[in-house]
Amino acid sequence: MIIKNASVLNEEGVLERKHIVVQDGVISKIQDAAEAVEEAGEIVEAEGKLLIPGLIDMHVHLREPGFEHKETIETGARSAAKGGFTTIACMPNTRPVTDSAEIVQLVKDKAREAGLVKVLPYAAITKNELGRELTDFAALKEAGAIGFTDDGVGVQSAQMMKDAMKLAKELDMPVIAHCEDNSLVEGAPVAEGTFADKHGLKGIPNESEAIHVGRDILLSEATGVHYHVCHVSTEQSVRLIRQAKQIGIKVTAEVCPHHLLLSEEDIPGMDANWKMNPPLRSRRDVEACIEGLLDGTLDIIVTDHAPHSEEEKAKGMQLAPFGIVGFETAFPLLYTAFVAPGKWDLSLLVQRMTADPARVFRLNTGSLTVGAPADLTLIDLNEEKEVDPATFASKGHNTPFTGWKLKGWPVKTWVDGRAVWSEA
Ligand SMILES: NC(=O)N[C@@H](CC(=O)O)C(=O)O
Ligand SMILES: [Zn+2]
Ligand SMILES: [Zn+2]
Repeated sequence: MIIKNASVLNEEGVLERKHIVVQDGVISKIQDAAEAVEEAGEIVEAEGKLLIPGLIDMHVHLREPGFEHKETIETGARSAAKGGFTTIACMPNTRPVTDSAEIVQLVKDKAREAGLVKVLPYAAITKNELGRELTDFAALKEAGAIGFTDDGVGVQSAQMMKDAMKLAKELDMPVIAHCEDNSLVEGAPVAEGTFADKHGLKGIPNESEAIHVGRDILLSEATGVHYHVCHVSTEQSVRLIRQAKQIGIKVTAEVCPHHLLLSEEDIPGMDANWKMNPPLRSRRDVEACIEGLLDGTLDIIVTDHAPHSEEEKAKGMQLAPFGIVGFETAFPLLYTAFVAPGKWDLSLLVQRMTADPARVFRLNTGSLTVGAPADLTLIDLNEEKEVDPATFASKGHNTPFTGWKLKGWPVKTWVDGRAVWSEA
């Protein structure tokens, strides 16, 4: 296959016109558009479109096994492909929880059957994510888990977390943490702030997140493990991670599009499509997350794609489950909000969604170079479209971004040189 006349970012972050030749699932040649190409095999005309490495999302919920009414591995993988993602890492808070080699294998089998994007499974830190007993890390690694996390809940016991980190370190595996101290949250549906006050709701304080970040940084220092912080949403967490990095502690971190774009003041009313964990925080927290992403304190962007059914989300702000979908809006949202108006370089956005996750998790993808797997995404930077959940490939329609007018929509996605999604 030859992708002709694509706009490709060079090492200086400048766009150049290139022909990309793909052979046996690998990028075999990158030619200057001025050079003549051998017109053999399939030709894809990409004139005027941006070609980037396939996006990588290291924090997603595919819901299978157990919650197939919310999403399946197949529908989730298709939603990812439509959003321009070629590699995704799925969280273990399924039913049963991914706390055994058998479930890790099941996830891998279902992903292979779906035959869409690359799906990397995480395994739980504790059995059933109950925080009581560690899982069998060696067996889970052997089965193909890429890291350990109890995402969905925080590991409440510091001793449990320390034991987990020691074991993970021995196995050269990362620990990925959902940071939340339950004693500081107790049933609050939104962050502390103007929205909670106005509606008489209990608020989630920033410390409930940052206290775990601080604790775990100290435990990472003590054990030497690679510690990765999930969905950072507070100014305090960013500060702690920045300081830890400065003194050489092996900590990395991720941030979600919604925490870069929305604050609690933006919540329009008692609509659970605005309810997620961590919650939307203050404008100050949003600014701190943006700054953290720009200076590299926050290494990568993830969606935390968390589909729920319409019935579940209709239960209202207090009772509905936390979570919003993310695959199909992530790139256009960030492109439109930050790159199009000139606030961020295009190369920064692309790097935080491709090369950086590949670096942090040591993945063999995420770069547009000869010899790399042909995991590729073609993007139309010009056409403006409204976010319409009815068009989502995901079973989940729970998004706060309905009606937003965006540019930067993926139009075609390849995994190992195979087209896995193509706009009509
Ligand atoms: N982020 C969310 O709001 N929800 C996630 C759990 C999680 O990521 O903590 C879910 O599984 O629904
Ligand atoms: Zn989480
Ligand atoms: Zn999550």
